[in-house]
Amino acid sequence: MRIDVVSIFPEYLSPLELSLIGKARTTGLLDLHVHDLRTWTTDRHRTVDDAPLGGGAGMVMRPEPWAAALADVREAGRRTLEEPDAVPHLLVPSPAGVPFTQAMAHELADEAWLAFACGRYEGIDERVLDVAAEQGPVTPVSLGDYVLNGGEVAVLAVVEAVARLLPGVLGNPESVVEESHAPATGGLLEAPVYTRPATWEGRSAPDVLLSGHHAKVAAWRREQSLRRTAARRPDLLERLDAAQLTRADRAV
Ligand SMILES: Nc1cc(-c2ccc3ccn(Cc4ccccc4)c3c2)n[nH]1
Repeated sequence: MRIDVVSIFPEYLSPLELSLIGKARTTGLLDLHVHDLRTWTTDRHRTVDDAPLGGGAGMVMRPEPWAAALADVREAGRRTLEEPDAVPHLLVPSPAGVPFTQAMAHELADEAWLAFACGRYEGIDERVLDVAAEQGPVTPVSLGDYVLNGGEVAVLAVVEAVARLLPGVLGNPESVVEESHAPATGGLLEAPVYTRPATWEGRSAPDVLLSGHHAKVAAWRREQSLRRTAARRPDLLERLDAAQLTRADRAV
């Protein structure tokens, strides 16, 4: 997978050089390129923002540098992918975006080329997204109902959530099966986890986990997932259709 990121703070994306994502880049599983938007400014002060038309607080990111940057990103990606007609799926973090979910992460992990436009200030001139949408898919994405100062943190989260699903990135592909929001758990929250020592600071891990009885362990984890989901995310339980909840589930 190729990923391009454009930002006025490219160093914000340095964490993507670390750990498993960093390893995926060095092994070639992930071809990630970070670009400084100011590269595409033409004035002495390398200006990327201007006052909002219609007034209002803050500044808006000017369309010209973004249009030039995205055009070059498209061109460079086509050369590298050796597909002259290829276009990236452009993802634009925004408080007004479509909620980013694990399901979307799985969809994006199946794509060959993603590009991220990291806004700052009050956002990017809307016409940039309109022009981009004439070239290929554009999706404004929100991480959640809270406000960040820019798109970089959201890109770190989305890139990690997507890249970890790529075959070969995680040592044990099994680990994405039983986690929260995974299809295999029916979208339930995952059960509590424990490791050695069995008793720590006078606190013992649940006996069933030491029983070696796999069916009982699985049943305990399912019950814990249901209890935790009911307590913390009742909205997820409502989504589960009757088929996914067994009689034992309903008894919890
Ligand atoms: N889930 C989520 C995403 C963002 C986000 C993403 C990109 C940008 C670019 C500028 N800002 C600041 C901003 C604050 C308020 C209104 C508009 C823009 C951003 C915020 N916040 N929360």
